Amino acid sequence: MSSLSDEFHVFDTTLRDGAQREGINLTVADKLAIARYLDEFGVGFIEGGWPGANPRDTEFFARAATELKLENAQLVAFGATRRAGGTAEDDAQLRALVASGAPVVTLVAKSHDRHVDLALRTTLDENLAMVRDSVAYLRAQGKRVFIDCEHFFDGYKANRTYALSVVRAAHEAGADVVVLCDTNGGMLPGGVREIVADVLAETGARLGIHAQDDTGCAVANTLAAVDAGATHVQCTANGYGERVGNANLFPVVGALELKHDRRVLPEGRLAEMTRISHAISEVVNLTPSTHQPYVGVSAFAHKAGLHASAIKVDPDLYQHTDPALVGNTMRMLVSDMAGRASVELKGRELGYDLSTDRELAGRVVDRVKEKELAGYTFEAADASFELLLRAEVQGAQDRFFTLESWRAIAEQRADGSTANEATVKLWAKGERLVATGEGNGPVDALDAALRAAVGRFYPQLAKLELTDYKVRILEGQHGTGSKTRVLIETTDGESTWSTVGVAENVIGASWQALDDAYTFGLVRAGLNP
Ligand SMILES: CC(=O)SCCNC(=O)CCNC(=O)[C@H](O)C(C)(C)COP(=O)(O)OP(=O)(O)OC[C@H]1O[C@@H](n2cnc3c(N)ncnc32)[C@H](O)[C@@H]1OP(=O)(O)O
Ligand SMILES: CC(=O)C(=O)O
Repeated sequence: MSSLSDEFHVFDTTLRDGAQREGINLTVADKLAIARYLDEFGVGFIEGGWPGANPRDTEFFARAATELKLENAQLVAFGATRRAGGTAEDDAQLRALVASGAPVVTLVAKSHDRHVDLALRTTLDENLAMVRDSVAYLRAQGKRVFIDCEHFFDGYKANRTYALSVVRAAHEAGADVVVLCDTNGGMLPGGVREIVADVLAETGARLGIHAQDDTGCAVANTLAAVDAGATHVQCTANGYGERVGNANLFPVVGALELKHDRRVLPEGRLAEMTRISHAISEVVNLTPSTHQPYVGVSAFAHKAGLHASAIKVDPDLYQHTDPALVGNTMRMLVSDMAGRASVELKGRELGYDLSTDRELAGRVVDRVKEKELAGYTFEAADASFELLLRAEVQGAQDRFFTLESWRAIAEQRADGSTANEATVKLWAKGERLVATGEGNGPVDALDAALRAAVGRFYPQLAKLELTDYKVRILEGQHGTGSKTRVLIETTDGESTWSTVGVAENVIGASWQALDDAYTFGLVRAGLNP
């Protein structure tokens, strides 16, 4: 069972509020998988959904009872206070919360007088009774209860006395935590800090914070609430949630652990943060945000030459924390903003020592800048950069084959069918090689022809697979005469690398990127040209 103290709660609502994000549609199996990741990360509470609101959430709790073995977290069922005019005992959705088997229940309650009037269409007193009855009923059923006071901050500004009376009603009825919700996400940190401090002083209730991110301040608002005395933070993995999202779990936990020096995760789990964030992105089928604080692949990536020159002396000069603490890594990007230090550090990352040869590093920088001016990009094409670096280090390019010419034919027939054929003429190991290939498109045909031509010399090519292909038109104002940049991603089954080509036509650019992709693959396989 959990080794976490109850003094501070990290409460995750990815499976409830996170699932309210447009574009997320989780199966029960997805929800179980995410719950396992969150538990592994070490959150204290996992809100699984609203049992009774839809069959999927009901099934989730039923399956969780037998299939989820949580080590750190407690499962939480979400629902609303009883219906106006009814009783808690007869309320079907409160009974579904009990039946869910979850030991903890979060109830959403109205705390803004205008919402009671317009959305619930009942009296302010009846809303207080709904809160009291629902909490008391669930407590009598042995549940721990948290209350989410919806629209709390807006309600406090409109009618402070009433908003405070909802907090007191919940607290006195036995709610363990009263969570102040910025439901419309319009708050800023100063206001949150002030209001949380006042509510704490006035009611003495244990307070939590649930901040939507509509002003881009959800993480800051969450931390402001903690500064003011909240001891329960509601967050979602990667900030998923209704509209623009919720307070992102990872920067909130990162700040609490690393900036506030507060232990909110079990020992050793912070270093799993990057992996867990990416794993959850995979399950929800959304590309991880590369620029997410702490866990994004760019979170510790340095592009500017000035940064690199200082990082060479001490990485902490340009990073707010050690990336290893959150399971991330520092990366150097080489582009036309690089200087010698960037190239030296990138070289070190790739296993080349340039520290003793300033002139060599300078030549690499010049070459990168010249090629980037012509449209190449090396920060997204690590393998093309390494080949460029090797050419400068060795004084010659790696050449396993040399192009004499290529030709590609794309045929569109009247019946709608297509045919694509390519011919390459190459030199390898002193022989002139001519081969043709067919494919789904002209680049696929070119790839087939290249493999057909040199495959017998380099059987290692059979292992290589192209996994991604991106085209970007540069200098768009020239229409069909513009330059084209192609980025190709290739794998040998063990690692993946990217290469770039730039030309006035897409097939020429693709050829260059293919040439680099296969050359790099052969270098990686340990061959010498
Ligand atoms: C701020 C948040 O994000 S809270 C989470 C919100 N999540 C969701 O809404 C997702 C799940 N919701 C659902 O599946 C459905 O809305 C259900 C099953 C909960 C309810 O469905 P329905 O019974 O068809 O009602 P509907 O969605 O149209 O309206 C909500 C009802 O709940 C009432 N209600 C709203 N908040 C509360 C509350 N805190 N306590 C009690 N009743 C409430 C509304 O007044 C309305 O009542 P009405 O049916 O008498 O008009
Ligand atoms: C409860 C909740 O999700 C909100 O108030 O935003």
